[in-house]
Amino acid sequence: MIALKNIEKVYRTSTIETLALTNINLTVRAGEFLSIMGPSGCGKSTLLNLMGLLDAPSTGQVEIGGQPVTQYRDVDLARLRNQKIGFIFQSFHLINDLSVLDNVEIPLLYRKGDETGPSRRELARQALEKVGLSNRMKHFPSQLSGGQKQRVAIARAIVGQPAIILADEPTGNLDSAMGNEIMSILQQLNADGSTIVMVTHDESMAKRTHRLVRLFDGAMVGDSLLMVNEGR
Ligand SMILES: Nc1ncnc2c1ncn2[C@@H]1O[C@H](COP(=O)(O)OP(=O)(O)OP(=O)(O)O)[C@@H](O)[C@H]1O
Repeated sequence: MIALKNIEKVYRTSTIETLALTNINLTVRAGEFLSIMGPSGCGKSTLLNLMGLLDAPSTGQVEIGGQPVTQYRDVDLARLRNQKIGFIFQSFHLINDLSVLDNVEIPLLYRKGDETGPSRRELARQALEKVGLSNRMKHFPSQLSGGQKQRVAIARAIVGQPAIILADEPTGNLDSAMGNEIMSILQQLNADGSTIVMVTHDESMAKRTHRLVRLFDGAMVGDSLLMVNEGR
């Protein structure tokens, strides 16, 4: 589904070079729920950004669905990203001036309309139902709790039915009860067929995924399959 081959990522400014990732070879298979852990600055977000086609490697190749994409033009990368990938961030990234329903519709605005399928509004409603927020559609983000905001962000990530969900510390800003709720939703999405890659600092969240990749100083230092503790 996503393959990273011989990846190296160097950030260069006029004065400093930072080797953020080195010698990364990692294949995420369809249907997997993979977590990435490691100390601050070890390259976790960089790795997720490369998988999400938000950034390009300095050397090596990124493949999505067997297709090498590193040489794609920006416009083609943007289309592929919109069709295949949903993003969830630690700080939600909702637009405060838009209602919950409007926020969830955003990824669909970049797609050509499918005249025969359900309307954008209907798809957004369905996504909000999946995360249990049907009763908050007219609210604005400032009127929601942190856990509810993250559920809106998840609805926005899944509204276009992407094959892959990338989540960067999705429970990082939440207390443990809300974090557990978000984790249960992600587990359910995975059980329904989504491939998920999640960066986390929390071992108890990582234990609820299928596979744990550990990074240290930009290198992969562990890759293990886990016995899943459903935690539901
Ligand atoms: N845009 C950038 N320009 C220069 N250096 C960067 C840039 N982004 C990240 N880095 C550096 O690359 C390394 C990896 O950063 P990254 O954000 O991927 O780490 P992380 O593991 O996600 O950290 P954290 O857990 O603190 O979020 C760090 O040393 C960081 O300082």
